[in-house]
Amino acid sequence: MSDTPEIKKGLAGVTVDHTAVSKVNVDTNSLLYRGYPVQELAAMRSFEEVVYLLWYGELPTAEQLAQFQRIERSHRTLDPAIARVIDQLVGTAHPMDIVRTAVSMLGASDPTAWDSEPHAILDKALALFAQLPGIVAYIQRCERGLGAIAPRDDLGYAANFLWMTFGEEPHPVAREAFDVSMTLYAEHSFNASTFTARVVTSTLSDYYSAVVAAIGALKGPLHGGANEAVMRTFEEIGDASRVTGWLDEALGAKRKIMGFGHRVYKRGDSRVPTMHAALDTLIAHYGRPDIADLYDRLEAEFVARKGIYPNLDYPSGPAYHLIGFDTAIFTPIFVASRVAGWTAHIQEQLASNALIRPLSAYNGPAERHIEGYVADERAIAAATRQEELAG
Ligand SMILES: CC(=O)SCCNC(=O)CCNC(=O)[C@H](O)C(C)(C)COP(=O)(O)OP(=O)(O)OC[C@H]1O[C@@H](n2cnc3c(N)ncnc32)[C@H](O)[C@@H]1OP(=O)(O)O
Ligand SMILES: O=C([O-])CC(=O)C(=O)O
Repeated sequence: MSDTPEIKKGLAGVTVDHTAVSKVNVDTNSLLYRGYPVQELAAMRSFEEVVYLLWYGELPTAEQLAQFQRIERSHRTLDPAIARVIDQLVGTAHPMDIVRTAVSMLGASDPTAWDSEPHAILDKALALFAQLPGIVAYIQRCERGLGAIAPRDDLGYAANFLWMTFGEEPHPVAREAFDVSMTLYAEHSFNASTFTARVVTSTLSDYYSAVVAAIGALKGPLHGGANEAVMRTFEEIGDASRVTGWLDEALGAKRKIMGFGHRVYKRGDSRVPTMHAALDTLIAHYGRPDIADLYDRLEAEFVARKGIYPNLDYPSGPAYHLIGFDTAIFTPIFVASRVAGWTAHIQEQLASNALIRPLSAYNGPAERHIEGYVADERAIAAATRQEELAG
């Protein structure tokens, strides 16, 4: 029998801890946030209420929500120092790198960044949550050569996000679809970016460092970066009539088709029907049946060929496109939502911390030595002392 430990590549199938934040149930194809089905939350509650639920464990009362919104709205204004950094980076850096830098800068300029008391984490999280729409909106506006738009404290989170981006009050169809997408993106158990945030937190590093690291993990096209990649695929294909030829070529070249597949769900992502319905309202509103045709054709052909189903990024990409965002802004929008889940997991990790440090099985060269090396007496004595201490 081999004494090599069993390797679980990519930690696939490994359960590393408990969580009370959300439950991904593959058998019933459901997703619960603190016990509530995400579809019900998307239909019945605003994104702010969902964030409150994730952070405090219960949906807010009217009074608690009013207080939460009051604080959120008081933090919405874009910090001029952050605006200057964005000005410098737009045009050369990807928007995800700019958001990551902005969050890092917020952390570096918070004199209490190290405070990890539960109330301090929540204060920082609420301020960051409130500032991210202004950061993302300003990046989008700079990309188009436009100036910043001041936030409106008479608008809810989703409406204000769109207001700061486009400078006009959103149509209810756009606002609703956007709000639903933010709820669906908010949390998904131990996905790669959330796990990254938990790893950083487990070292007792600070809140911002955990979020910055999580942004780095989210950026990759196998994770959050897929919503941008989906739109690039749609642009590349161009028209539903070209799907078959495009797929022949892409699969022939062993390319991954972005927006399809999932580490956990193997028979479809629990969030896709809700986001697909939201996309349909946008398609009807903006009169873009061509997008519906392309969406349906690519999905049908890819599922028929590979038996791999769409994930949440598949409907979200074209939805953000229809709302009017540039493709490179899609993953920063995901950041603005997922900061909710990251924060809940950072809190949970801190409340019951254990340093996250798995093992590896070495498969490099056997032990070898540098010619001429002679251990000095102090090193030998120190090694002997250590052995004695270890018994
Ligand atoms: C919000 C989110 O983060 S959702 C995920 C977003 N990511 C994407 O949409 C990127 C595209 N999808 C993928 O790359 C994968 O499905 C992942 C990374 C999401 C999950 O992958 P894993 O569980 O690790 O499965 P893995 O990548 O090993 O795929 C298993 C098999 O299915 C194939 N496969 C999986 N997804 C795809 C895809 N989208 N296109 C083509 N083939 C795929 C793989 O090539 C592999 O085939 P093989 O066994 O012949 O080598
Ligand atoms: O759970 C995952 O691995 C990826 C995902 O869908 C998410 O983070 O929303």
